[in-house]
Amino acid sequence: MSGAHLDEWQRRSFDISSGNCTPEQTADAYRAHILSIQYAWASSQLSQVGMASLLRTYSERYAAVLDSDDPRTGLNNYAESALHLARNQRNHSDKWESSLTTESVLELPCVQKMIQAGTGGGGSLVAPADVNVSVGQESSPLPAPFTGVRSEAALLKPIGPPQPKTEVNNSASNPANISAARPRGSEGISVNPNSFSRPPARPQSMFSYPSSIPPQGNPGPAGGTQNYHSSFPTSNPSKRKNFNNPDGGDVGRGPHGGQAAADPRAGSNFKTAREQFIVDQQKKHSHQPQRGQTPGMTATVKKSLGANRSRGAFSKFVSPIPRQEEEEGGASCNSNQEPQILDERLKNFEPKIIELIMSEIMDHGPPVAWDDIAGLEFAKTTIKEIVVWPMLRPDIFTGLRGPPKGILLFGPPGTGKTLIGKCIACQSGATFFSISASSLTSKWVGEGEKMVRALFAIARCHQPAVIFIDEIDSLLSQRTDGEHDSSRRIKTEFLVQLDGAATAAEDRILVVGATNRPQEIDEAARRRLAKRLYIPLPEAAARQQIVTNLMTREKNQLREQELESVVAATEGFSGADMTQLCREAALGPIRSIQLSDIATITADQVRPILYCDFQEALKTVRPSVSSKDLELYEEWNSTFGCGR
Ligand SMILES: Nc1ncnc2c1ncn2[C@@H]1O[C@H](COP(=O)(O)OP(=O)(O)OP(=O)(O)O)[C@@H](O)[C@H]1O
Ligand SMILES: [Mg+2]
Repeated sequence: MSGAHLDEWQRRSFDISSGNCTPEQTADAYRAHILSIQYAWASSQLSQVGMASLLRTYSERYAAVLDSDDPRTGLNNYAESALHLARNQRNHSDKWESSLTTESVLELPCVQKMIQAGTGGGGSLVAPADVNVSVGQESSPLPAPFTGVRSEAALLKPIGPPQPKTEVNNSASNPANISAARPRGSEGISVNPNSFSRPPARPQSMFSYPSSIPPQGNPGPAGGTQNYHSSFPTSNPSKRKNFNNPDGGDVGRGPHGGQAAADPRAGSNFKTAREQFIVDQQKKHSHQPQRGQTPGMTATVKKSLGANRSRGAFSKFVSPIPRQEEEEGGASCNSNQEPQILDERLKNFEPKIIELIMSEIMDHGPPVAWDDIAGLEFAKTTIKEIVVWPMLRPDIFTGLRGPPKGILLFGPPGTGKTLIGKCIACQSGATFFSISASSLTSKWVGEGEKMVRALFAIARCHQPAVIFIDEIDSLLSQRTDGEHDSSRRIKTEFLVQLDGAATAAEDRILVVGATNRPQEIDEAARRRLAKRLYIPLPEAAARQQIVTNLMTREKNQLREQELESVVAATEGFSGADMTQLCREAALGPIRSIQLSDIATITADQVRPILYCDFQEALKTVRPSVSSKDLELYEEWNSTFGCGR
């Protein structure tokens, strides 16, 4: 090696062997050694063998310093140590010092006023001094009732001549010690690093004690002398600004930083890679269970499915499937949130099943009012009596007046049974489950019964609830010998649940079934659907109302007599047939337009709907219910129906 290199080498070797080096200096020296070896080899001052041997030796020693867990001899985390140095760098805000001194504070008019009030006002503000607070070499008795702003003033107010005593009476036995006199939240401008993570909710004016007066005495955990701040209005707001710096700045740091000095990172948001890694891992694990946490629903995070939504016809549809960005973006906030606990009663059900049922809660679609249903006055009144009023006044509808737990709407197709279901959903104010038979049946053996059980359990959690099962005959048809075992079990489970709902008086669950094949319903189910309402074909007045309702939305020139003629000509038509007739008639004006004009004609130029369009439509639209079928419904109604 060259002479200069050798000198350096010797100096470093001497430093290392002297034992006075810090681990950082030792590591630096070994690293410099390694570089010297490489340099000497590169400039052919060292043989290959010599270089290899030396490199091995010093690399091992260097690694030993880096990897050692012993803080006296090793670094363990070199980056940590290096950053520690960086963090200790003072910035320009460190240079700031408050112009306030004990003397200048005492000269402030507001402080003077308080002193006068305290000493001359018959002791209204100043209680017998029973606490001595040392500030530097000064010792001040702390008036007991001084809290908040006043306590801060008292901290600084020398009453009586300064004594040489440097003692903080901070014992727990003294009820009027500093921690008791000061609200906890106001203490520690530098103690709690979290207090720097966000700016204080209320701007506080604080000042640091001049460095010329070092804090002394017992730095007790509940305050003591290490924290110097005041709510005094200071004369220099720009100086205060630095103090309120959420990043910590110089608050409480420096040579007299008390506890802050013990934790040099207090007030810094910087994290080492290792700390960041741990935080990332925690975040990752904290939101992983959202999907995987299946066993027991008690700790499962409630997703924003139907149950969370505000119900009502106008509420915005929320997809039951959590969106990608919600999962990703919301993860960090979710991880901080307390997971909502689902109902204890649902803990035995699989989340998948609960999710499926929740997604069937109906709270969207066009709103339907009772007036939109033409005719059917008896059915409407009965339903209002059973569904709406008991929901409004559960206290009156008790005992024998308690509403039935099951309704069956039966009648020819297209008479408005499903429409009534939708109307109940909109008007009842209850949680409305619109369940199709297909969603309750599953190809997996045993799943169907679970679904039925879960449906009723969820409804019980969301009372008052209406479970509407359209085409209920497909679910509760007569049990026959030849039928599949699983469908039989579903039926049985349904009957059991229906029975449970019927017998539990306090449960406010109503099952509404609709069918156009009432004769196929199992007799046990029929019994449980106690109120069986016939939804007949619309009468003349109802048919007229349907046509009028539909025509008001269209341009038409239908006179009163013409309308009556249409009504008279539609005897035996169902509500759905009437709607179909109006649709056909509405196409009449379009059909009268020349093909060549259809591309250019404006909406205003289309002629209104006329009686002749209805006449034409009547040629093609026929009633969908035969009189023979009608007889069957009438007969079933007279046997099992609850109508008059
Ligand atoms: N009473 C009524 N008042 C107004 N519109 C009606 C009425 N009945 C039927 N309609 C019209 O007929 C359409 C079909 O009615 P809905 O689906 O309620 O019949 P349904 O009784 O459920 O038939 P299905 O037994 O075949 O299921 C409705 O969308 C509505 O436009
Ligand atoms: Mg229907």
